[in-house]
Amino acid sequence: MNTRTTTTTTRPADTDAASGLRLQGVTLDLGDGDRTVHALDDVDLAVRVGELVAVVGPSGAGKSSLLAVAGALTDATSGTVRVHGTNLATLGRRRRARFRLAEIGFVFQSGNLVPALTVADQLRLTRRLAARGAYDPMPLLEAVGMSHKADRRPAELSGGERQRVGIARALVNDPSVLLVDEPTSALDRQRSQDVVGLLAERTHSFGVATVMVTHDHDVLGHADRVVEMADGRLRDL
Ligand SMILES: Nc1ncnc2c1ncn2[C@@H]1O[C@H](COP(=O)(O)OP(=O)(O)OP(=O)(O)O)[C@@H](O)[C@H]1O
Repeated sequence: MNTRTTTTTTRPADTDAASGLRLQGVTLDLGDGDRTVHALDDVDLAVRVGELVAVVGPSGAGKSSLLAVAGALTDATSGTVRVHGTNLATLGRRRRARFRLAEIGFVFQSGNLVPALTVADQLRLTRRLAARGAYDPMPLLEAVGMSHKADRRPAELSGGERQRVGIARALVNDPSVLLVDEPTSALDRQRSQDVVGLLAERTHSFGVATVMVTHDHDVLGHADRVVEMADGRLRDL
């Protein structure tokens, strides 16, 4: 389905080394002095356009740090992070904020919706904030099975429905990269499968490079690849 209202760039097909998300030799030190924590330790990760990579690992392993660095929320201490070929370290503060809005979609644990806004307005607001072409909210809501509740507010939705709206909202600006933090933490088993299945399907059909942090091993079958973080280091499973 093509729901775009304007054409911006054509996404390179799949294996182009410059497309998607690439972390090379990334370290992140947090705290200071004696209490410095190596939250990320020489992390390499390449996520292709149309690929869903799941990240598992124990509490404190560095999974949130990975999302923060990949999403241009936190500067890496060393190494490079490239989104669609752009080295995040070369962007100033304002350009970085614009870049984040245009190129990176975030999905948080509970959907993180604005309580006062209807479902459709959640998407419209995000779309309006980005100064570039984006998807129409209604076909996108249809794509996640939520168009029939477009005029509802978050309090009127189930946890799974909120997550589906959160996914649609994260996609509305046609991001290159989707960063997803524990999408199933508030969901039962069936809804978890539905939500992550949807995430995988949208990742493939919209050509997004998706990183999903999860503790939920039941949903790993939807991922194209699973990596594990331990003590700030990443390894393939
Ligand atoms: N602001 C901070 N200052 C110092 N250390 C921090 C800070 N934020 C996180 N850390 C530490 O960095 C390490 C990585 O934390 P991070 O939140 O990335 O782990 P996580 O794998 O996401 O954990 P969880 O699964 O519990 O959310 C941990 O040792 C944590 O205590």
